Amino acid sequence: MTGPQTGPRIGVVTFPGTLDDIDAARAVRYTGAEPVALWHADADLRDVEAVVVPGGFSYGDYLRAGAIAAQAPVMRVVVEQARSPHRRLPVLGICNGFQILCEAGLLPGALVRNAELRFICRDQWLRVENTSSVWSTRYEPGAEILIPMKNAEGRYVADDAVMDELEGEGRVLFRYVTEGPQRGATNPNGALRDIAGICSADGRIAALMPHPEHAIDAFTGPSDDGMGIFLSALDAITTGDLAGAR
Ligand SMILES: NC(=O)CC[C@H](N)C(=O)O
Repeated sequence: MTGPQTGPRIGVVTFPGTLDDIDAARAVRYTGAEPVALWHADADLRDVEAVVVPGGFSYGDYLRAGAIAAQAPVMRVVVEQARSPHRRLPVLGICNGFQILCEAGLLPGALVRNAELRFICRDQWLRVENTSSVWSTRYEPGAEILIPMKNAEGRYVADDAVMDELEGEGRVLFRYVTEGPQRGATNPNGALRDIAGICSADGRIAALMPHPEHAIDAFTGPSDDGMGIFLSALDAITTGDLAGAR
């Protein structure tokens, strides 16, 4: 008899104040991969093949959301391995994770206070704009997906040069759907060009403000639309195509 079959190991980082690590780990497990718990003080990623930086209020959002977490020992290693041309670690940031990846310099721009200066919690429609990143190949181009969002600092901003680069290189992954009859079809927070998620030039490092890990089955979430993100990465890891189809 052979031993238990386990899929690729995918790290899920927990900082003091993280909330969504359990759900992110569950989403990873649903794909057939093995979630590996990484603690903020770890200086070793334990041979994981991708890392998810989940949502929450790391270090109480003191200073700015994500600013302190970006300096944590585990992030130093994540940044190093994400930038290494040999290691080419895929990384996904979700909400506070998006804030952390921007603060760490892995993705450009910043997340600032929502235009109405309120915490917003609701189900949100997104349009999938790029289906060739490591984290989005499972979607049809232009697909509209329903994902929960909950944040106070979700408004994506960047200077004009960065915006032009993101648009020119097709690095806008998800946009808020701003028209249509569905509830949640508006730009919730004033994000520039309705941007909800972006990726690196090679599509390996990605982040979004809404929470795909809360939309992995229609029983506990508004949809199972979030699974495509985790399944896309599993495909890329399994086939070794970590530059996506770009
Ligand atoms: N859900 C989250 O990850 C929240 C992120 C951050 N604490 C904010 O409010 O903007």
